[in-house]
Amino acid sequence: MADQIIFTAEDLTRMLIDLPTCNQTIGDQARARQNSLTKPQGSLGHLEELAIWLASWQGRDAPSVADAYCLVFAGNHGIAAKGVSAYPAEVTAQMVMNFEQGGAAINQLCRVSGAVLKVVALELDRPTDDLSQGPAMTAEDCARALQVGRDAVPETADILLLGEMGIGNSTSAAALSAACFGGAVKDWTGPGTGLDQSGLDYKINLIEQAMSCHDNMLTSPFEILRRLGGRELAAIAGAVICARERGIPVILDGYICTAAAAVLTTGATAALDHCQVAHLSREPGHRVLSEILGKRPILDLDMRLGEASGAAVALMVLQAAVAVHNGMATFAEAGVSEHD
Ligand SMILES: O=C(O)c1ccc[n+]([C@@H]2O[C@H](COP(=O)([O-])O)[C@@H](O)[C@H]2O)c1
Ligand SMILES: Cc1cc2nc[nH]c2cc1C
Repeated sequence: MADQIIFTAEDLTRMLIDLPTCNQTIGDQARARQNSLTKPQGSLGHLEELAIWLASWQGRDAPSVADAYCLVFAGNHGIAAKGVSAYPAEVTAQMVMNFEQGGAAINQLCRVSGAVLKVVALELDRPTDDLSQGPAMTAEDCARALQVGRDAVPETADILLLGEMGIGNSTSAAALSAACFGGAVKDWTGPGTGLDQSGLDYKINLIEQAMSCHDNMLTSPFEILRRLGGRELAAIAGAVICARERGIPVILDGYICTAAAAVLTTGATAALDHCQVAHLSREPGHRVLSEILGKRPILDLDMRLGEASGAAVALMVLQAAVAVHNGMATFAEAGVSEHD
């Protein structure tokens, strides 16, 4: 039922300790197949790991990414009114229109990678509250956004690409990362869409205010998302969990998308095992975040756009990984001698 709120803080915590795991037997078989293909062992590097990861999470000997679904969640942030972004808040809704009209980078990248694009705007005319002064969302708002994220996940897909659009949300991403993993706010904060040094100093100061304001109250994944996140970020978290339940592997886009998903690891360390990080964003906090999560980003292209753009480019690398895994001949089939 669409209007039934199923996410209390306790529900989310419980859901996270009950997540399905991958099929280890199929993973082992996929690794054995990689070692039997006509190439020096390990010579396809990270492509081999990606194919094995896909096989084990899809539970299929021959993994596929043919049915790729891309979800971009959009939300507006009260703190944007304080000037934490190089762009005005109205750009969020304007870019959603641009997505709908086919004029954005993600439209071209989904077209070329073959992913189906779905854009979900979450109450853009009702920005969240300013997280430096109090909780960004009420419990009901946060629960509804998590549910929107869950509802947006297709029943079936080979792979789910996740991304976001929200002016000011690199501020939330820094706050979420600091809340989850500690460390200095300045190490999690970057220029986002293009702040200069004084803008960056101001943004750091506001996030430090937020951390003092919410100190001692960031007691669960739900509370972290509710106090410091935003609707599109909670929706990403909801979609990540739903994809896990449906056996759909996930590609997380850049810093903001990874930070939203990372909140789930505070409830269960293995919560993102079915996810890959698409690319290493230029936003400086993303390197540390990826390292903490034990994720090797698929690409490193100095991108910092968001809107799932890196995820769509990474999908093309997964297509390459799948093609070699499924299509190559083994040493035995091709009559090629193995190493002594
Ligand atoms: O994905 C990233 O790593 C990334 C890094 C910097 C900026 N962005 C995008 O830019 C917006 C957030 O930046 P800002 O400066 O408005 O906080 C939001 O719409 C994101 O999609 C995205
Ligand atoms: C123009 C623009 C496009 C974006 N796409 C994702 N985040 C964005 C931020 C801006 C400012």
